[in-house]
Amino acid sequence: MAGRLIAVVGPSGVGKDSVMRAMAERRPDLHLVRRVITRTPDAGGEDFDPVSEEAFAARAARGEFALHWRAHGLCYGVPAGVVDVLDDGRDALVNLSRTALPEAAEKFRGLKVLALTAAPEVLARRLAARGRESEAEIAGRLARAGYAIPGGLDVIEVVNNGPLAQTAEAALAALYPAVRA
Ligand SMILES: Nc1ncnc2c1ncn2[C@@H]1O[C@H](COP(=O)(O)OP(=O)(O)O)[C@@H](O)[C@H]1O
Ligand SMILES: O=P(O)(O)OC[C@H]1O[C@H](OP(=O)(O)OP(=O)(O)O)[C@H](O)[C@@H]1O
Repeated sequence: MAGRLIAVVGPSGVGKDSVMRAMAERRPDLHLVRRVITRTPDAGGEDFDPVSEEAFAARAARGEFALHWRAHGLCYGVPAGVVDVLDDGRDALVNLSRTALPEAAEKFRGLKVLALTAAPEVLARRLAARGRESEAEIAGRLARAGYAIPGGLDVIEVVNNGPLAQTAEAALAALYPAVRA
């Protein structure tokens, strides 16, 4: 059976990358998608493939991305190779913009959406502590926090206000319900 693409979405600072990593630590069969981003290579945070705007545009024109979008003044791409991972029967976790979900649902049958939430003051505190963005960039990210997830999708909502391990385990329990004998 083909694997499922699991889109991890939610406001900036909610913990998408951290929760994805914690889930993959617990389930090493889960593939973590490494995104292509026009961000400076030493930015820290997630493991990504840093490229220039020109290189990104060339790769997009060659059809190298399954999905791509712009946000926060950056270009983000999901390498087309994720399709091979799914064809091999593995589930894949990918950090997506909420704006990319309609296209993702069209392209990936059975798309699962893992929507993370956290209280607004928690988001602000985490972004400041992460230290990857300037104050102005953080303000821009917080302004997008309330963007609604489009309707008609298969969404699992998990709160990430508490310990990371608890969130990762709740997400995995919802995605992989135990089979009763
Ligand atoms: N459950 C949690 N408890 C404490 N800190 C967290 C938790 N989840 C994420 N963080 C921290 O919050 C910051 C933002 O997390 P990150 O994974 O980069 O979020 P996102 O990818 O959604 O922007 C990081 O510094 C991360 O270490
Ligand atoms: O349309 P939105 O749902 O608001 O998402 C906008 C962008 O924010 C996230 O990027 P990134 O992981 O670079 O930023 P973050 O870590 O601050 O969330 C997400 O992957 C999108 O690329």
